[in-house]
Amino acid sequence: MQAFVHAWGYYSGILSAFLCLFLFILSAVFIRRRTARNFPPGPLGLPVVGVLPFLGKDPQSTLMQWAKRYGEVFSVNLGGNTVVVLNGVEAVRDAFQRKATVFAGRPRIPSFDFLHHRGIISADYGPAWQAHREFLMRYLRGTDEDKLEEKINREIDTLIEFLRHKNKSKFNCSETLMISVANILMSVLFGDRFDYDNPMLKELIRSIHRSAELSNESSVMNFIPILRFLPQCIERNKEVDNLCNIVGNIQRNHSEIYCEGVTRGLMDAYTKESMQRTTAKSGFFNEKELATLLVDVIIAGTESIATTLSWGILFLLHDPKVQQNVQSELDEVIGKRRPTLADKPNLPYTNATLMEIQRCNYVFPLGVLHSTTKDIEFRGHRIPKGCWILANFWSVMMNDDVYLNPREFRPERFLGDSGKLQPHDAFLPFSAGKRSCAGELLARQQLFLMFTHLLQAFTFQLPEGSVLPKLEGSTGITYQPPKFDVCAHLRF
Ligand code: HEM
Repeated sequence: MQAFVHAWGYYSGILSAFLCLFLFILSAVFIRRRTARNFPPGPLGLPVVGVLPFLGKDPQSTLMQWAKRYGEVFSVNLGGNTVVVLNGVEAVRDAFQRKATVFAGRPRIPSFDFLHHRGIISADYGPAWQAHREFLMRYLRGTDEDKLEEKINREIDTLIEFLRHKNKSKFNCSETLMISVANILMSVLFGDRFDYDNPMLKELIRSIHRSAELSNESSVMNFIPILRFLPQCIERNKEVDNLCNIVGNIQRNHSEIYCEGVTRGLMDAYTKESMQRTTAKSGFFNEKELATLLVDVIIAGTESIATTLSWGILFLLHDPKVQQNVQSELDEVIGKRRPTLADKPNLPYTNATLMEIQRCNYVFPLGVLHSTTKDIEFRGHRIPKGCWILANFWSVMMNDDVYLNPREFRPERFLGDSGKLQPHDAFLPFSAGKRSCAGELLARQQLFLMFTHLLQAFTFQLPEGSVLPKLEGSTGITYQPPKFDVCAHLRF
């Protein structure tokens, strides 16, 4: 019996080795066939998993390394999918701006399934996506009576009061910013806000945060769908379901008190628009699409802004001189009155600091996957319709050919000799082209108003005895800073 077990172990070992070799040769042949058809070249990878095991904990940096060997446009095999990777600003702009329509597709990726490929983010290029995107952008541009700036300011006032009451005692930076940012979105969507200790708001934020945290570990299910049964994938899917249920409950409660003629927020404007639309067009505007649109805005808007501002505070803790410079500029130009969007052109150093915060440790290093809407000849390669496209934004923002010592936090790199703000071609925090961030206007306003109000009112310092957290993040939906506490010292 023992001899049989030994023999079985021996033969099964040989069999597995042959199987691996066979799959390896198969994937090599497959990749060679693609190359022969002028498909972008790339590293070979292993059978079944492709290059997934070699991406490391900073996939964006690994992809940048591979770009040096294979060129700015190369391909990788991620699980069963062949993905074309775009590196550097020229390749990204060429695809997303100059060939905008061809690169505007959104593939069906399992981690977006909870959005049912409706709304904006997960919807493929087409009339329904376009109608919703146009609606959101039009709504955010706002009207005179319903200015976005006023909604943002109302919530900032609450945040400032909250920090004033903290009276220099420490608070968790990202949690506090998340509550404020989520509340701004609540007032944009529903015209309503929630108290900081409202259990529903707290649960919503916990759920957004936890699903974002789990998204890195669970992203493997996008490439090997059978792995969606792994515990981290199941937990992540439960969290996003929980998030959708919470937003669904708010939507239901809100619709019960809908009053014709009054527009409390985006949801009422959507309901109004769907009633006014002609029958031919109104098919796109319905309850299910609205439910997804609301979740789209909450998941796209909360983590991104709160994470950017958390990185911002952490950079200022590392470099107090930059904090002083921003405060000096605010004191000189604004004094003690409220900062407004109209002050923006007069605050070059503050704007440069915000740009540098967005560039360094950029929050969406790998953006969101695109797909091609038709076959295309692109930069000497042939890319077929439906191919997955990944833009490595890290390689745009951290490119040492463009930015001197890119890891260094230096707002001055965005200022010209005369101290004027200098736009930069390789600065694409909101992506580019037809799929660029639909919330860019709100994001820019929110970042500017929150940053200027906070630095005008407070100086941020590390709590006594705390160790300064490193400027190293972890990749989830966003590139997140380590959790840290901070104290806000009232300035006047
Ligand atoms: C610092 C803040 C933000 C950053 C850096 C950011 C960045 C991005 C990026 C990189 C994309 C993917 C673009 C692509 O596929 O090429 C995106 C998409 C999107 N963002 Fe933002 N975003 C921010 C805030 C917001 C906010 C506040 C909202 C909500 C109003 C929002 C709504 C959206 C939507 C709806 C999309 C999908 C667009 C589409 O597929 O057509 N974002 N954003």
